[in-house]
Amino acid sequence: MSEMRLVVAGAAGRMGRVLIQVIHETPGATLAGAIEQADSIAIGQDAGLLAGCGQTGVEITGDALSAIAGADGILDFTSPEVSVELSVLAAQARIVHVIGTTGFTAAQLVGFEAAARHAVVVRSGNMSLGVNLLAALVEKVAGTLGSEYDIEIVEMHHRMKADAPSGTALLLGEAAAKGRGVSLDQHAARARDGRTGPRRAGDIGFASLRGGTVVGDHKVIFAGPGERIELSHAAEDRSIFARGAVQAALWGKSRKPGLYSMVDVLGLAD
Ligand SMILES: NC(=O)C1=CN([C@@H]2O[C@H](COP(=O)(O)OP(=O)(O)OC[C@H]3O[C@@H](n4cnc5c(N)ncnc54)[C@H](OP(=O)(O)O)[C@@H]3O)[C@@H](O)[C@H]2O)C=CC1
Ligand SMILES: O=C(O)C1=N[C@H](C(=O)O)C[C@H](O)C1
Repeated sequence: MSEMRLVVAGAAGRMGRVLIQVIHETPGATLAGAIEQADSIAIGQDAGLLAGCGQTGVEITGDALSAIAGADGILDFTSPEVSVELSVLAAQARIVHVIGTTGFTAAQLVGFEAAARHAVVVRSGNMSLGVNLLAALVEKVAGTLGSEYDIEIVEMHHRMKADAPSGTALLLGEAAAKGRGVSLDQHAARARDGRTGPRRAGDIGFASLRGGTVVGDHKVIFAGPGERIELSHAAEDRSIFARGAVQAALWGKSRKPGLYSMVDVLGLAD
């Protein structure tokens, strides 16, 4: 079977460079394009040299349309606005769009449903196997414990992270809400400050810490009467996300158009 031709968007970013390395190491995948914003100093550089895996002959470009031409899929870890634009191009080209970007508004998320009528879209706030397994455990524990166990989600990331709570924290919050049979939108406590009064019964709380070079730490706490259960995940290396994203693209190549998540890719659906 022919190799899957993949384009990396945000090629000079923290995730973009790791994605290029992982594509380089993955049988069945080949780097076909690398996109950055038009005024980036990375434009014109060889994507492989920038990522530290040797010359690839693929130059980083600001022209997304030409990069996508002839490709089978795009791996997109950029910003919400850029991912929305790329979803239109990917849908027009009928190529697999793997979206790792986080921090979307509800309206932006609805837009991906329209794109998924024409192309395979795989979106997840966390592409790692470990976090998606953790989410399954959180759903189970939340469904087992009664409402006397308060659910709090704590995350810590590097100082450059642009959004909070993290996409992973929200994914874990959705899993907890699903386990409890409630809507996260109606029960999320995303920030607390000042004279808040007692905790609202049934809330799922979020706390975000930022500092240093932390790749991504998440903890889900079930605080009950006289005991606490804590489930956690620590990302030590961004390659866990990049490997998941490349796996998602390869998986998506033979699927029908639709909106999928890593739960589908990893076969974790109930
Ligand atoms: N789902 C998951 O498993 C994971 C998700 N993420 C998410 O991925 C996203 C990116 O994270 P990270 O790599 O750390 O961030 P970076 O800021 O390091 O990378 C984003 C890159 O996208 C570039 N960019 C900006 N505009 C465009 C454009 N129009 N076309 C192409 N590229 C563009 C940026 O350039 P410039 O700097 O010049 O603006 C930057 O190089 C975040 O939303 C993060 O939360 C991260 C890790 C795992
Ligand atoms: O911005 C990051 O770095 C990360 N973003 C994702 C998130 O928002 O959860 C995934 C991972 O935790 C790293």
